[in-house]
Amino acid sequence: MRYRRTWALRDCSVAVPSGRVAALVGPNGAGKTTLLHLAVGMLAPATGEVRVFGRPVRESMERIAFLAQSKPLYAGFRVEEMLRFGRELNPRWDGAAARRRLADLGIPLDRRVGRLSGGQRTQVALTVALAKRPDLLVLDEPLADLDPLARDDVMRGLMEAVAETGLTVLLSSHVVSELEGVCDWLVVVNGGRIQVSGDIDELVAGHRLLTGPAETADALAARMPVVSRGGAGRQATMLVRDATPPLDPRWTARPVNLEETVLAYLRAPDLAALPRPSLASAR
Ligand SMILES: Nc1ncnc2c1ncn2[C@@H]1O[C@H](COP(=O)(O)OP(=O)(O)OP(=O)(O)O)[C@@H](O)[C@H]1O
Repeated sequence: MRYRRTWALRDCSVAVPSGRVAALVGPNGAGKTTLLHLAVGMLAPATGEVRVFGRPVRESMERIAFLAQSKPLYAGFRVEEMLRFGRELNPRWDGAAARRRLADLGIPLDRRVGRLSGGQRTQVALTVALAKRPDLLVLDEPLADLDPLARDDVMRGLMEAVAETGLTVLLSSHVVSELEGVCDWLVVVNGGRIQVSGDIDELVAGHRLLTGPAETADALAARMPVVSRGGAGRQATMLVRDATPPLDPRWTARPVNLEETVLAYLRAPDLAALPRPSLASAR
C-alpha cells in the first residue's frame, strides 16, 4: 500500500487463520491502521490482493464489521438511535442481542452518546459492530484512552462474543500486556513490513531469555538466532529463538512472556530477515 510516493506497507504477506483472535502490534506509524483498512476494504492495495474467507475482500464486505480508531458514533444521538441507525443499514442486524448487551452493561438506551464515558462509548461501538453479526470483526486500537478496568471490560465483552459466535477477530493495540490470554495469534508489523505472524503460544514457547557473562555473549550469539541483546556491565542478556539448551553452565535460560517477546522484536526492526516463526501453521 502506497500513499502517493510513500510506501506504508511493503512485501506484506500475512495470513490469519479463521476462528482466531489475532492481535496486530507495532510501533507508531508501522502500518497497522493501513493494514486494517485494507482488510476491511476501505483501502485498495497499490499492488497485491487482500482475501477474506478465501474471497476478494469486496465480496466479503457483508461478513465484516469494523470498529475504527475514532469510534464513529454520533455524539448527539441517543444510544437507541444508534441502534435504529444500525438496523436500517444492516440486513443481518440483531437488535435484540444489542439491547441485551447494553442492558447487561448498564448503559441506558436514552443516554446521548456524547455523554457516555470513553469505556461506555467503546462498548456501544462494539455492540453496534457485533449486532451486524459479522464473521470477521476488525478493531483499530479499541483499548486506546481506556482505563485498566474499562480495558478489561472491553476485552471481556469481546471474549464473550467470540465464545458465543466463533467469530474471527483482528485487533490492533499498543497495550501488549492486555493481549495475553485473550488473543491467540500475533502479527507484528514494523516499518511497513510483517515481522512476525504466528500462534502466540508457539511463539512464546519458542523463545528464551538467556543470562550470562558478557565476555562470552558474542560467541554464544554467533551460534543462535538472537532477537535482542541487553544487560549491563559483566552480565549480558539475550532473547533468543529456538534456543538449543545452552551451552555453557555459566548461562541460564528462562521462559519469556508475550510482552517481552514483542518488545524484543520491536527493538529489532530489521529482524524480519530471519525466518518468520509459525507462518506455516496459518495454512
Ligand atoms: N492518508 C495518508 N497519507 C499519507 N501517508 C499516510 C496516510 N495514512 C498513513 N500514512 C503513512 O503511512 C504509514 C503507516 O501509517 P498507519 O496509520 O497505518 O500506522 P499505524 O501503525 O496505524 O500508526 P499508529 O500506531 O500511530 O496509529 C505512516 O508512515 C503514515 O505517515
